[in-house]
Amino acid sequence: MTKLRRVILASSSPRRIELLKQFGIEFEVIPSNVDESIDQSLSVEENVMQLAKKKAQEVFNKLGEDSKQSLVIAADTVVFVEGVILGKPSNEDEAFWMLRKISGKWHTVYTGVCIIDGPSERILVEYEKSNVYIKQMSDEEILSYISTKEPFDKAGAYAIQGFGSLIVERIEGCFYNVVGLPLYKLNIMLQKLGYDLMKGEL
Ligand SMILES: Cc1cn([C@H]2C[C@H](O)[C@@H](COP(=O)(O)OP(=O)(O)OP(=O)(O)O)O2)c(=O)[nH]c1=O
Repeated sequence: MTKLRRVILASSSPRRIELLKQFGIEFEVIPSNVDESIDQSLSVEENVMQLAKKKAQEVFNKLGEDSKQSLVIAADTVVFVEGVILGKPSNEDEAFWMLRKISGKWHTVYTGVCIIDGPSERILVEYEKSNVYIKQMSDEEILSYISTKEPFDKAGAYAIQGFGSLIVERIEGCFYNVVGLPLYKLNIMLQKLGYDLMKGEL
């Protein structure tokens, strides 16, 4: 197999960076700059896969000659509840509305993952989904969660890994998918391309 010269995580998300760091591989972080607006006319799966692909492609295209020996990983996470796709809230009112919407029920978190492998010129795009049950919250509880400032850069206005752990009652499926990078699925995709995080092969 051609040795990769560069492994790139096309993400500005500190969570994704931390999750990938655990495996001791060397990688660079180059955030993409794509328009992340959600297309409510497409399915959730299509939305997250399309956005992950756009992010990966934008960064891959910037690599020039290096791209032939590089691998780019990108992801996009949204929350889906009662037929509505929730991205990141842009202000406090929106965060309040989103938290009220997900309070006292199950919702589904979708993450699209795209890997572009320069040596084989293959592009893999898949998604993972997990179900999360948020406790019934009073308006006062919602406001006190918003005052932690945690909701703002998170899809659905919460972070399962932070103060949000205090409002998540149950989860079904991959925890890391909810945080923003489904590690099990990511390695399955890498294995299809001949790599393996378990063996440090990347
Ligand atoms: C639901 C949930 C989301 N999130 C985060 C993961 C993502 O960073 C964010 C969803 O936004 P994304 O658009 O997927 O990612 P991003 O804009 O933060 O970073 P980039 O596009 O550069 O990769 O929400 C959590 O950290 N915890 C959670 O429990």
